[in-house]
Amino acid sequence: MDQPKPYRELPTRLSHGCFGCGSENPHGLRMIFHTDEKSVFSEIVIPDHMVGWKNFAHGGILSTILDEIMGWSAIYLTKNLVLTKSIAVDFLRPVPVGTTLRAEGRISKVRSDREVAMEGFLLNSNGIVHARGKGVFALFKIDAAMKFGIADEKELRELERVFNL
Ligand SMILES: CCCCCCCCCC(=O)SCCNC(=O)CCNC(=O)[C@H](O)C(C)(C)COP(=O)(O)OP(=O)(O)OC[C@H]1O[C@@H](n2cnc3c(N)ncnc32)[C@H](O)[C@@H]1OP(=O)(O)O
Repeated sequence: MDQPKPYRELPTRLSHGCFGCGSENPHGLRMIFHTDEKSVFSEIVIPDHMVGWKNFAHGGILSTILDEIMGWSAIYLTKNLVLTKSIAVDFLRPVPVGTTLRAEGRISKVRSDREVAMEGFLLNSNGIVHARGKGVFALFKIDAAMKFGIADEKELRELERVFNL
């Protein structure tokens, strides 16, 4: 009999155009997320048209992936909506387009009920870290998210499925 997986997919396939995770953006990364409850991770192959120099992925794309994985990690692990306040990225090794990568995010420090520091990693299939990010994310409860216009009612209902897992 198959062993149960030690992780599960987050229901984040929301019907929107987010460049990182939107299922309806044909030009985006269409990231899908899994969690083991301590971190959130995503397997991703950067498409050829996101190339920078030679066959190496553009650094802006790597930054976007790290922002996205840290953002969804913050959402799921703190059960809040988020906006990115700042990110910093270390590009440690070039990342060839077309190869399978793993993005991973986790909490570094919950600073208050309105702010969390996150860290993110981009690893190759041998577990070597190619890029590393640190980010600070503003945390919003549902009513504050409505007030700031971060999500409308339909989106909030969809996001509640993420929180209520
Ligand atoms: C939804 C799915 C997303 C998943 C993917 C995630 C990865 C991708 C994420 C992104 O790309 S996000 C886009 C890039 N980031 C941004 O656009 C954020 C831009 N920055 C801001 O909007 C502001 O800097 C920010 C809201 C974070 C902080 O604003 P302020 O510096 O003006 O806050 P301030 O402390 O001065 O407070 C102003 C008011 O907001 C309130 N406020 C601020 N932060 C709050 C908070 N966290 N919760 C509730 N209220 C808050 C605060 O109480 C106060 O209320 P009052 O005017 O009534 O006094």
